[in-house]
Amino acid sequence: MQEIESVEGFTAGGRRLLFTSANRELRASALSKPLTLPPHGGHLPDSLFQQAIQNALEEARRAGQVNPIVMGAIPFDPHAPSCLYVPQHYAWQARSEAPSPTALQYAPPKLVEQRSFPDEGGFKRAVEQAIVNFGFGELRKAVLSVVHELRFAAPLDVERLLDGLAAQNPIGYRFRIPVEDGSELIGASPELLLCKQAERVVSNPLAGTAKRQPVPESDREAGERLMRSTKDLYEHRLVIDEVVRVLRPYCTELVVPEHPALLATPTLWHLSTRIEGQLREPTTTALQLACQLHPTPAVCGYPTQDARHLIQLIEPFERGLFTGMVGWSDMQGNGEWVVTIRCGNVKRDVIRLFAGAGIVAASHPEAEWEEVQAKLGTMRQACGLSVDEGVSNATSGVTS
Ligand SMILES: C=C(O[C@@H]1C=C(C(=O)O)C=C[C@H]1O)C(=O)O
Repeated sequence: MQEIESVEGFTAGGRRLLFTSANRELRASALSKPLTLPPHGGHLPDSLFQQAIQNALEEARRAGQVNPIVMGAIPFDPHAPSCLYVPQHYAWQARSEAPSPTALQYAPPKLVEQRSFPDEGGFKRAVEQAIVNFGFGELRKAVLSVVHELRFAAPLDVERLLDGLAAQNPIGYRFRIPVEDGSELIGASPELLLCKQAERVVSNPLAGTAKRQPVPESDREAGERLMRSTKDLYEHRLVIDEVVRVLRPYCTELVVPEHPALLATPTLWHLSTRIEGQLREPTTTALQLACQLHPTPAVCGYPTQDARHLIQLIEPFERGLFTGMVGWSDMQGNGEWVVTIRCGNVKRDVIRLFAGAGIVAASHPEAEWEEVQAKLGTMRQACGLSVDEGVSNATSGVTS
């Protein structure tokens, strides 16, 4: 059983952390700086990374915590800094069903500037470049992304942005993680990388996307089209095969549905496969398994190393925590880690939103750009903006 600590304390100062899962939410506060060791080698129990976390947890236990946890974010690049905390105070609560009445009333400050990097032309060229690469060598899929930066006339209220995300997207895994540079990572991810409780593990990769439609009938048709789309089914299959390949040796039993299901977020349809397993060795921890899976072809590509190389060559920015993982683990090795997508990094009056799309040989640059814009919609809406009023030029002035 997960420890329930007093709710007092986490409101008493320090940095605030939040992670919500299916029916409960974890709130925490950390007074110390984050652990920033890169996650390289994190799938091995004796790696520097895992040892540093174990030491921090042990220290917290010696300081009097009954079941300390580690909570935070791990970057896309295994050599980039992590942002993990062993919070002094944390509490599990039932997930609040109804959005707070103030959530819908938040009118963020006036938007003064927005820019996309790369811009529409740059992104489409990158997609074309990726497609050319599929003609040579082993590469089958690469995920390419954009940063969309919004600057407002006054600082944003992070608590209200999170309320907005909850109101608009009640089923997502919501999170708030303070980052060392004074910014905060916030978002509502639909994708479970790995959850472990005792000897049971679950992973629920998503890949293959279509935009939801305002009219119910065309919305249903969009979902059905996605379920039949050869291109999306292929993109999805690459992810599932890889997740199964990684998990299989750890499990005595692995249940993998033959066909994907449809998963709906308020703005998107996704192809989704829920994979469930029984661990051979229950002492294998959630964080080790998550590090072993990360990055899946859902956010990197296939094969992983080739895709990573292409991303480094043609994606013009460092992803940082975007497309990494965010979540928590306890000292028993239980935990829950989700893919860090549908997210943004907020610092005072600026928020940088991130979104990417899986590119395969059958991709079309125009459709991939639209998919990325639709994915940005989750966070744009939380910022009080419309879903698809993106920017097509490198920089634009006020549009709303
Ligand atoms: C990379 C993102 O999403 C990932 C890519 C998807 C796709 O290409 O269809 C779907 C879900 C996610 O695994 C994102 O939302 O930024």
